[in-house]
Amino acid sequence: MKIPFEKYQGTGNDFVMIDNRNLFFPKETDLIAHLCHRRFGIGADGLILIEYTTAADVDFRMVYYNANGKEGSMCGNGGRCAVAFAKSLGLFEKETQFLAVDGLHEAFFRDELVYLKMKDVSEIEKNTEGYYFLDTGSPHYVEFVQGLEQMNVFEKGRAIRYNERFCEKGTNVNFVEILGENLLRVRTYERGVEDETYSCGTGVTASALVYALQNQDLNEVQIKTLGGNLWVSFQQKNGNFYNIFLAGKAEKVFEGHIEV
Ligand SMILES: N[C@H](CCC[C@H](N)C(=O)O)C(=O)O
Repeated sequence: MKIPFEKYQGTGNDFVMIDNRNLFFPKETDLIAHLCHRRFGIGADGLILIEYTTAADVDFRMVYYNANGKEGSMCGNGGRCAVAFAKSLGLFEKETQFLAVDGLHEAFFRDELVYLKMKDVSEIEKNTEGYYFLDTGSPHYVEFVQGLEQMNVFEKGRAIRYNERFCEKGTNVNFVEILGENLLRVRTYERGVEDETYSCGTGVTASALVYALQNQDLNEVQIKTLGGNLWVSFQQKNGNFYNIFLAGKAEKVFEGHIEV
């Protein structure tokens, strides 16, 4: 069969996007892993289906799979790309509300950036071993480090993802360096891709919130990733974070058909 697709990227986190409003796409793990494969397929960190939903006031539903072909938890960069793709399909004009695996999300465009509202966060575990663990739609380990540009994120991240605590369900692993006031560098090992990616939206969000625990007045953080800049804004009260927005570019790269 011939599958039409578009390829999108958000700060270098890249996705195969498929318009599945007519439900033609076979949701098979092997097929999805093949489409995401960088040698045998199109190549991507994940695959996203856009589908209709009957839920009230919702423009579309986003179904996200990791590059290993398995349905993933929420994807922040993928969500921003899904919003850009849905706009190109004419599903909304300026702002939208859509459904993802972790619930409803609002999103809008401003100055070429896609702003995506993330779920509220109230539980941040501060582990005695020197890391934080929280869920921003996906599970994230966050550790502050120095010399991040030289670090082997793949080796260190993989060791944590497969350690005794996390091996069963897995986790995404973020290493964070403070570059200046409200400016972070983040590099992420992603579960489901099982590699370092150029950027991880839910990981950058998790890193910004953990950083903000130190400063109750803080409400915006800029983050440098390997694939470019992201911004996380939020409101916080006693360690509870709400009105969390992830902002950054989301761009179409190419489109085509693949024979499978
Ligand atoms: N790249 C994604 C994270 C996907 C989460 C996925 N790796 C999982 O844990 O299922 C993002 O931008 O938020």
